[in-house]
Amino acid sequence: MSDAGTGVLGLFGGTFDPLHIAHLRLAIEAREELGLADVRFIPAGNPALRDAPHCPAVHRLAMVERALATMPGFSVDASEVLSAEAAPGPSYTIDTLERQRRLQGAQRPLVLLLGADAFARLEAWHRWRELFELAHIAVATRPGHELRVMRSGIPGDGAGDTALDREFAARRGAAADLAGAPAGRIVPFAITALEVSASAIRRRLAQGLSVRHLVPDAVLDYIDSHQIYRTQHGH
Ligand SMILES: Nc1ncnc2c1ncn2[C@@H]1O[C@H](COP(=O)(O)OP(=O)(O)OP(=O)(O)O)[C@@H](O)[C@H]1O
Ligand SMILES: O=C(O)c1ccc[n+]([C@@H]2O[C@H](COP(=O)([O-])O)[C@@H](O)[C@H]2O)c1
Repeated sequence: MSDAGTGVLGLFGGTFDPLHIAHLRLAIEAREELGLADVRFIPAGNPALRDAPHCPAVHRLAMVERALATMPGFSVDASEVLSAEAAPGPSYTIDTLERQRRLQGAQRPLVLLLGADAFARLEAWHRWRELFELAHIAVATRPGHELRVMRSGIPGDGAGDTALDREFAARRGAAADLAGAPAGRIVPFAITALEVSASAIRRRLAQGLSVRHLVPDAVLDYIDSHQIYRTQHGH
């Protein structure tokens, strides 16, 4: 419990291969919109449900650390990277939330931050229904990934009736609800639309194209000095 702080804590997991500006905007706008005391970035060690990352976890973690070094109110949690080094196997968010719940105590509100694309795949996650017992989930808009559940409840709007749709309908809340309970709400929120993805950034780097201003300067410096992602030459 020594790590326990006060206020609503945001937990933002990702592959961050590499960290880019839309990740930062999501975290900044979540903190403002949702009234979060702190947002903790949690780079995945061995992300589940996707191909192995291009870059080793140690680099992905280092890039997040460098980008956040000058940003008060944002921090990095290396626990998924360290667990993956200690034991092979996927990094499951349920394990991370259980760990955070132990560290933060039973009452502190925790909010898992996701983009709309990640939320849409939630039913495939390990022990997904138990996530709601450990944290709230806040879902940010993302261009090209319509948040179908945002329309849910309007008859004939084409929204489906999946188990996730039903969870959303039952748990839907607003930012103001987050501080009132430790876990259990699903809160959609709109962020500045940025059509930026790590995969497009990796493609540009591999082609020798510039990614300046798509990633924070500290990440660009790290990429250049460690010669990562650039399978061809150029800046
Ligand atoms: N442009 C964006 N707008 C909103 N959310 C985003 C955006 N990019 C990433 N996210 C969210 O950030 C989290 C971590 O994403 P991730 O590290 O996989 O980046 P990515 O750009 O989606 O990567 P890739 O292209 O390799 O799949 C996810 O919840 C994802 O939905
Ligand atoms: O726990 C799971 O089964 C699970 C399955 C897929 C993704 N996640 C988490 O979702 C977050 C975003 O994943 P990604 O692939 O969009 O970077 C990241 O923290 C992953 O560890 C978690």
